[in-house]
Amino acid sequence: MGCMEYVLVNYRWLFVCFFLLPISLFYDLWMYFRNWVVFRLSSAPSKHYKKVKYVQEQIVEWNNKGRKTKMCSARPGWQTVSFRRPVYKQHMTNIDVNLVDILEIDTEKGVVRLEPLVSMGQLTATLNPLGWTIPVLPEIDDLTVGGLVMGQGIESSSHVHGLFQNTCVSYELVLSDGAIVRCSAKNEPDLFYSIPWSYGTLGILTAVEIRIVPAKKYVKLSYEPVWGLDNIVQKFTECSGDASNEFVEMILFSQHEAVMMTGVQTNSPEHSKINSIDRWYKPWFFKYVQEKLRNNTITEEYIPLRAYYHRHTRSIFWELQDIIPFGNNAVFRALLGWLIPPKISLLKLTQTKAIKELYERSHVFQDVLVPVGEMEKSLRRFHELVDVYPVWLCPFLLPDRPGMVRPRENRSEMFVDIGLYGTPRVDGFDPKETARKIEQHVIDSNGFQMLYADIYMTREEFRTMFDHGLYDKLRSELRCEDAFPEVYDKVSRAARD
Ligand SMILES: Cc1cc2nc3c(=O)[nH]c(=O)nc-3n(C[C@H](O)[C@H](O)[C@H](O)COP(=O)(O)OP(=O)(O)OC[C@H]3O[C@@H](n4cnc5c(N)ncnc54)[C@H](O)[C@@H]3O)c2cc1C
Ligand SMILES: NC(=O)C1=CN([C@@H]2O[C@H](COP(=O)(O)OP(=O)(O)OC[C@H]3O[C@@H](n4cnc5c(N)ncnc54)[C@H](OP(=O)(O)O)[C@@H]3O)[C@@H](O)[C@H]2O)C=CC1
Ligand SMILES: CC(C)=CCC[C@@H](C)[C@H]1CC[C@@]2(C)C3=C(CC[C@]12C)[C@@]1(C)CC[C@H](O)C(C)(C)[C@@H]1CC3
Repeated sequence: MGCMEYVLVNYRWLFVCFFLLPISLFYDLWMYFRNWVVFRLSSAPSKHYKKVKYVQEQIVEWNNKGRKTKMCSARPGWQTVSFRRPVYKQHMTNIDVNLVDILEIDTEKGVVRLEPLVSMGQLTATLNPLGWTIPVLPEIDDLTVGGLVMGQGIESSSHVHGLFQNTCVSYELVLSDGAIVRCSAKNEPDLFYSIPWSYGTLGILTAVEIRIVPAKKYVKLSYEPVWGLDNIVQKFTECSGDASNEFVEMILFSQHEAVMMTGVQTNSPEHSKINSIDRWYKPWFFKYVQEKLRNNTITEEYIPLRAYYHRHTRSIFWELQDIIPFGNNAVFRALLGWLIPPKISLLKLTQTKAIKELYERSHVFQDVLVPVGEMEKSLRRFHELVDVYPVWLCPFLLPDRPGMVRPRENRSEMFVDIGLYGTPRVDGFDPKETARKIEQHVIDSNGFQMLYADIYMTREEFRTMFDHGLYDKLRSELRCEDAFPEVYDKVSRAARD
């Protein structure tokens, strides 16, 4: 390993602090300026169809050229929120989709109309000050509407509202023949229900309508430390089933220690208990939560809504501690905390081969979705297989609707998302072998794997986990076979580098 390489791997923070953080700042300033201009000129809604027409033209041209290669979006792989890069893009026709704006907030119909590249950060910045929000708002700033619809999205309100896609009302797409279609549960239900988890393999998404609900200024959040795996599972199940909790989230700090968080929105905080956790000098959220284990008491406080939504953005869940080891140090926060976090996309763009291999060898990123009844067994199994903590636990309701992901028993069912991010502490960790074992466990538990993570399943196993019935029917009806790859060919390990 060369000298430079050694520094980059072992002292990644040097590069991140002195180079990536300032660049991230300029990027945000540019976006801020751009949005200000767009908003001033109110050009977004009027330009929408011009931009959609450009998407159509590219697809028509692809048809005219004889439908030779398959299509995917031209969004570069380094911009996506996942560890790997999509190599499939190199040998496909890349369709430019420059749709980045919020189109319309219709308070009468109760929907917001968005272009697919609108990010979650942009959305909360726009909607919350107006007194509105969307029911499920995944917490990392840079997640996009398109990625969350075509993939999957979850938040601590999902135990009531389901996954991100369950809050969508309609989708506008350009199909493989260049036609625009708008589908909803009433109009074109088959297509509507097949879009989630389809990863852009039925058409190019150009707009989404999402339900909006009134937002209040604060989240009254209660933290309850829980000890012992039995108690942890019982508490979690109880809180998830209680619809009076608007937000439910648990962080497991070891196999026997957890903090349960439940919250409701409110406009009348107790002023002495307001905590703006998003301020640059405040500790990272998961560290702050961990402190709650010191006392056996329930504590409550009021967190501004937008700060609550993006609570895991600043420390990228618990991943930033591996990149900037002293990032949560009070002095560092006071001096440079306002520049945190570096943009995930820029980290990805600039990561060297050695860093990537290091993460490949010594890291696990998995979100496993299993029925709540399988939670205890799963936590034990993952402790055996990876022994990674903290573990993120978030309940969600899986409604009984058609599509790739649905409950086995034909009735709505409560699931839990078990998020494993970090360095396994077990001996002989083998990334592939372990992932295979996790996948087998998920299949045996009637669960699902989030597809941003590494997928080592075979095509047959993948088809066992995800119901392809409706999807296959639509792919043949909409002439997708020669137009877009199958989901498996976009998410399997072979398709990603
Ligand atoms: C009535 C109304 C109408 C508006 N209409 C529009 C509109 O038509 N189009 C529009 O874009 N905004 C619109 N705005 C949004 C306004 O400009 C937001 O405040 C802005 O989008 C949020 O950016 P920010 O930099 O203030 O927030 P920050 O908190 O600084 O940024 C949040 C995060 O979002 C990211 N981000 C911001 N903009 C983008 C982008 N375009 N693409 C990718 N990531 C981004 C930032 O990088 C950052 O990570 C509207 C606002 C109002 C009140
Ligand atoms: N809290 C949460 O729920 C979290 C979720 N995630 C994961 O991150 C992913 C989202 O990341 P993000 O970077 O936003 O998205 P990505 O760029 O990763 O997109 C995900 C998929 O959606 C497809 N897609 C996106 N936009 C369109 C469009 N306009 N038309 C057709 N297909 C489209 C992409 O197709 P193509 O390959 O053609 O570009 C790609 O296959 C989700 O899949 C989610 O699972 C990650 C962290 C947290
Ligand atoms: C359902 C939920 C809550 C999912 C959260 C998943 C996140 C914790 C994952 C998604 C993308 C992810 C794997 C990523 C990374 C950390 C964990 C992330 C953020 C990092 C930043 C780790 C450092 C790496 O060098 C690199 C920059 C490539 C990745 C990028 C993606």
